[in-house]
Parts: sequence; C-alpha cells; structure tokens
Amino acid sequence: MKKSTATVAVQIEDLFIVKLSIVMPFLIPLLTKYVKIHSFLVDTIRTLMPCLISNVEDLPNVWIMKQVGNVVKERLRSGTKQLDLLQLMLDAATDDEVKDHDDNELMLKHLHYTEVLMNVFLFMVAGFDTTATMLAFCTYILATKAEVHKKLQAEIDEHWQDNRKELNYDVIANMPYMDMFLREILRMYSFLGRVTIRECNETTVICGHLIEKGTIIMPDVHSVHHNIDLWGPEDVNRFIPERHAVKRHPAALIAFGIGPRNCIGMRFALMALKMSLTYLLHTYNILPGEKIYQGMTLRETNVTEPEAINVRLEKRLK
Ligand code: HEM
Repeated sequence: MKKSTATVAVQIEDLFIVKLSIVMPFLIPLLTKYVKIHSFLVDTIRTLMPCLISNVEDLPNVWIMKQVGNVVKERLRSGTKQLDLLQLMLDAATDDEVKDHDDNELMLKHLHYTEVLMNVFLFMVAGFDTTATMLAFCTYILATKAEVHKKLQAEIDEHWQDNRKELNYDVIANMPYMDMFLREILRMYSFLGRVTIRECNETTVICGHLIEKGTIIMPDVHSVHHNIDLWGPEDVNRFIPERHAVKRHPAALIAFGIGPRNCIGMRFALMALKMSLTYLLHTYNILPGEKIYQGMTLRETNVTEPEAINVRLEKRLK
C-alpha cells in the first residue's frame, strides 16, 4: 500500500509530550533527551530515505527554526557587525559546553549558539502572533463601536494636525485615549492567558489555599481581568476604555505578565500597535464587514484568537 505524504500542521503545545512536561516538570530533562534522540533519528532517516518521512519539513515550527538558522548562519558567514540584539547575542556566544557558573561575568560569555537560535525563535513566535491578534481585536471593536472609533480618530487627527505628519515616539506615546483603548482591549480579550507561569519558591497560604514549595502556578488571567472588585463598578463585560482613567490595583491588568520576567516586548508591541492604528485611522474609517459577528468565534492556538475579523475600509474624505 502506498503511504500518504499529506502535510500535517501540528501545534507544539498540542503534543502529548509537551502537555506531559507542563504537568510534570521534573520529567523535562528526560523528555528533552527523548526529543533530541527522536529528532536525530528522524533527521537521519529523512536524509537517507526521504520518501519515508516527507512530511516533517512541513511542521511550521520546524520550518521557522530552519529559516532562523539560516539567518544566524548568514550573519556569522558574512562577518558583518550590526547594531542589534542578534549581534549582541552572537558576540556573547560560544561553541563550548554550557556550564553553570556562580560568576556572572563568566555566565554572560557562555551563551551557546543553540541558545541564540532558540532566543531568535522565541522573539519571532512571542512577538508576531500576539501583536497581530491584538490588532485583530482592535479592528473588531473599532468596526462595531462607532463611539469608540470616533473618539480615537478625533485624538489621532488632533495629533496629526499639530505635528505635520512627524509622528515620532513622543507624539504617539502621548495619546491618553489611545492608551485607555489598548488597555481595555488587553483587559477584555485576555488572548495570552496561559504563559504567565511560575514556580512557588516558598510554601505559602493564599486565601486559605496551601501552596507547597515547588508547585507550578498559573493565574487565571481572564478572571482577574473580569473581576468586579478590581474593574467595577461598570459592567466588566462591556468595553469601556474610560474605566482605565481610574487608578486600579497594580496587578489588576496582567496581559503582559507581571514582575521581573514580564513581557520583554511590551513597549515595542504597544508602539507598533499605536503606530499602525494611527496610520490606519488617519487614512480610513473601519466599518463592519459581512458576518463580522460570526467571525468573532474564538479558537485556541498559541493565543486565543478570532476565526476572522471581516471589516471594510472606507477612504476618508479630507
Ligand atoms: C500585544 C502583544 C504582546 C502580549 C500581550 C505579550 C504577552 C506576554 C506575556 C503574558 C508574557 C509572559 C510574561 C510573564 O510570565 O510574566 C510574555 C513574555 C515574553 N514576550 Fe510578550 N507579549 C506581546 C508582544 C511581544 C513582542 C512584540 C515581543 C518581542 C518582540 C515579545 C517577547 C516576549 C518574550 C521574549 C517573552 C519571554 C520573557 C521572559 O521569559 O523573560 N512579546 N509576553
């Protein structure tokens, strides 16, 4: 019988082995060894007998990793030095075995090339889906809530007028309604609720619950963002940007995580979103497209995202 060579699109976090490592983190070193050996065997078989395993290439994550590898290789081959994060990591990288050091200086010098690769990959995965999904929710709200659309556009127009198209960082960072609008999007649609994970380093009791040292904990971000005590008195299920004008608990909005290991790309993401929305709303009105409400069916991938946001762009008359 002929074997099918149909492509498969597998999400890494859907793999049984990944789920297992989340519930039993002590198995991670063992599972990592298993994955390495498995990948080595698959790679070898694919090289020797490509007809047997032709679909491995098509896993999206494998494909992206390869592209990342090529970028890093090309940078190393060309020998050119650029002023960016990749260069900083490559300057600190080595081919040596990675060892644990007490000495911070030595540790800095010991970033392995594979770690550089994984970091570039992480930045791509963490940065792209998240910002794109948030922009999708923004356009949904703008298309369906005329009042919000009007207020945001008015603020953008005012800044555009004053600054004669020189929309630099300082101008964009000084739009209070834009800030409240984006915060409300982050509150309403907790689209990245499963990544703020911590290990409890001291046995403690919280609200009567005993949490043992070593327990893995993950906040229920959606519930925090919809808690009436934190976000009332207005209905927490309604989109009201103005609620952010009131000072809230510092941990009431945790869309970018919390503490020293919160999202490293937060400022970059907010700036990219503000820039995109400013240019978009300066040039177009965003109107609801056909079946816009049906498209809001949410699905879980790396993020919680809508199936599709159908909007119409209408060129503004100036
Ligand atoms: C709206 C967009 C984004 C949201 C909502 C978001 C959210 C998050 C969250 C919740 C975490 C976990 C933080 C924690 O555990 O406390 C995180 C981590 C991270 N994010 Fe973002 N992120 C966004 C955009 C970006 C962008 C644009 C980049 C890179 C350019 C980025 C890079 C990262 C990285 C590298 C981490 C891991 C940080 C660490 O482990 O120290 N993110 N992000």
